[in-house]
Parts: sequence; structure tokens; C-alpha cells
Amino acid sequence: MAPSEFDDTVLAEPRASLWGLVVAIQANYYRVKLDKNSDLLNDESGQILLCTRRARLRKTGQQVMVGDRVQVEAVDWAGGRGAIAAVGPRRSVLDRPPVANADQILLVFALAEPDLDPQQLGRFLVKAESTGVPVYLCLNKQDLVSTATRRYWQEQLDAWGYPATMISLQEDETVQTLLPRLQGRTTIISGPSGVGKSSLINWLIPQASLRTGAVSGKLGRGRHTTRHVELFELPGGGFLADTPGFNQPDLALTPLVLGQCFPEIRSRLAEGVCQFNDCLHQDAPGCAVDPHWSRYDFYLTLLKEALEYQEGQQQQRDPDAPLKLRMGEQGQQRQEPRLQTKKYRRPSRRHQKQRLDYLRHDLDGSGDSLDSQSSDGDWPEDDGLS
Ligand SMILES: Nc1nc2c(ncn2[C@@H]2O[C@H](COP(=O)(O)OP(=O)(O)OP(=O)(O)O)[C@@H](O)[C@H]2O)c(=O)[nH]1
Ligand SMILES: [Zn+2]
Repeated sequence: MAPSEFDDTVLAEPRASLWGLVVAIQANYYRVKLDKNSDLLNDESGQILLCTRRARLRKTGQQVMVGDRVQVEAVDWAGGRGAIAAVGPRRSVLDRPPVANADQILLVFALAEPDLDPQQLGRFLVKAESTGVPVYLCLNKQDLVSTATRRYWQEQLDAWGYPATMISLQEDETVQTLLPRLQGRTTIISGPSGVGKSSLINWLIPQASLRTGAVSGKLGRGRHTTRHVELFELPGGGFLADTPGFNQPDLALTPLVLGQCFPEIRSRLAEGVCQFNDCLHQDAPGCAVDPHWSRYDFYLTLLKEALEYQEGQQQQRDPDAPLKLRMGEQGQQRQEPRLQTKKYRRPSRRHQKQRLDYLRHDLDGSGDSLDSQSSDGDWPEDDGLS
């Protein structure tokens, strides 16, 4: 058994099989970094193989993601090739970026240049919380602000429930304080543009810039236009992935999920329960979350958005609603008229044939009659079996 450095869960991995970590996906190939210290490996330990996915996995629709633990077969050691035969169970799955088994999200903001905007920080925090992966906050560029400003933010963030690590990439010893949090874990770095994410990754993994430098001159450039994601190994163990620097994450959360994304609400609910289990914690009678907390107004703003989002979702599901919501390319929602339901459409040829089959079946007297139609007189849904 050879669990990877960051994976301390016990997987059902047979002995004498090769396992590794998917660190990147390029076209239809998976870059797999083989586990170190495996029974079977000597020189090959830690080697990177370019792998395809076994046809069996393709047939069952088993996806392979960056961050997946995979079993590799049919290895051509000289050519550095292999085939992925199985995917280990996932501890977590992130959608943006698409990464499996992340242990934490390191949210990076700057204290200045750009100025720290509490609303924007709040949105990033909620978005990160909504993934279910633990969130850890780091404020960069502390060299640009006074001690009083640092203290101000430290106190604010403590009250929000996010003790933040303050660093400056110009002061090595401050960045070093991050290392114990990162080692042995898979960390997704997130945050708006210009806060120093790439500079931080370059500081932590000097070779990372070499690898991407040929393409871009700077780690991350170019990747921000695609969904490309890559895990970079930390010298002391553990992996980092960068995410595109988007500035205003779209929340798309229901009100109940939103409430769970605020540590202030979570800690109050740990001490008491609201009278109604669908309580939205808006100063309602019997609510366990008293409204005297610093981000209460911010919570109300997001709650309004969440209620609108929920309404849109419900409309989407309601077949009689005259409008339906569509997601635009930038994730914005727009309403458009719903097409007439099939009840009012001319029956397709297939349905006409089905109808004839039913009639024939009925006339033969063999089995179900037209009773098998749905109750509203509509023909049974096309189940794709014909
Ligand atoms: N003064 C100061 N400048 C910094 C610090 N860290 C990064 N910078 C500068 O901030 C600018 C932006 O840094 P990047 O690393 O490109 O920021 P990013 O978050 O990767 O930005 P995107 O790639 O747009 O997402 C660069 O000019 C860095 O040199 C710091 O601690 N102090
Ligand atoms: Zn409540």
C-alpha cells in the first residue's frame, strides 16, 4: 500500500499495483505522478507518466479529474506512458477549478493595491465556504499598510470567524509562516486579480515558473482564459493549484445553503436552534441568531440574492411558468419565453407509430390496453427504448 503524501485515508488499493496522482490534464492525456516509496518502485518512484484512460472507464462514464488518485497499468517505462485503470474514492470535488481531493482553499487578498474591499472579500469567502472545503485566509502586501491598518483588519476578520495570516512577499519570514498550513495538503489558491497569488506560488515553488515560463513568461498567464488546472508540488510535500483570478464570484446559492456559509451563523446555531428549521435568521421570533453581528447587513444583501436565485430555480422547474431562466456565458441569468409543451405540439412520427403500436397491441388483446397512457391523455414519455 502506498498512500500519497497528502492522502491519509485508507484506500482499498491492492498491493503490487501502481497508484499515482493526476496532476494535470492535457487534451486526452492525464499527467500522473506516481507515488513515492511504493513497494514496486525503485527508480520510477515519483516519476510522471503520460496516461490515457482505459476503455472500461470511458464506457462506464468514469471521469478522471486533476487531484484524483488513480491506478495505472500497462506502463511503458521507456516511453513514460501508461493507462489509468481505476480511480480512487474522492474526499472532495471542486467545480471551479475542477479538482478532486482538495484539502483546503487558501483565499488570498491584498491589504492594499488593490484596496481590500470587504464586500468582495465576503463574496469570495461565501463562495469558498459553499464548496464545503475548509477555507483559510491570507492577506498579502502587508508591507504597504500601517500597523494600525493591519490591526484593524485582524480584528474585523477575527469577528467574522476568519483569523487571517498576514504576509508580504517582500518579507520572506512572513511567507514562511504559511508553510506548516500547506505542507502535506492539497491547497487551492483563490482570490481576485493582482493580490499576489502568482507571486506567492512562485515563492513557494520556484520551479513552477520555469515549467510555465516557456508558455507565458509568468505563471498563470494564458491559463486564465481556459479551465486548465494543474497541481504543483511543494518542496516540503503537498500540492498547490491556482485558480483563475475572477473578481466577482457569482454565488448561485439557496438561502439555506447561504446561512451555512457564515461562520457567525454556524457558531450561533451550534449553541441554540431556531424555532423553524427553514429559518432565514432575519431577526425573526424564535431565531437563535441574534442580528447583532458585524456582517448582518451583508448577509441580508446576499440573502436577497439567494431568494431571487431560488425563485428562478423554482420557476425553471415549474412547467407552467411562462418564462424560464437561462444561464448566460458569463454566468448571468436571463429570462426567456418557454417553448410550448409537447401537449400542444404536433405529435412526432415516433409518437404516432407508438400510438399505432399501442392500438395494435390492444386489438390483439394481449396485455395492457390504452390504460397505460398517462392520466392526462398524453402519450407516455419517450423513454428512448424504442
Ligand atoms: N508591495 C508588494 N507587492 C506585491 C506583493 N506581492 C505581490 N506584489 C505585486 O503585486 C502585483 C500582482 O501580483 P501577482 O502575483 O501577479 O497577482 P495575482 O494575484 O497572481 O494576479 P492575477 O494573475 O491577475 O490573478 C505584482 O506586481 C507583484 O509584484 C507584496 O507582498 N507586496
Ligand atoms: Zn434563525
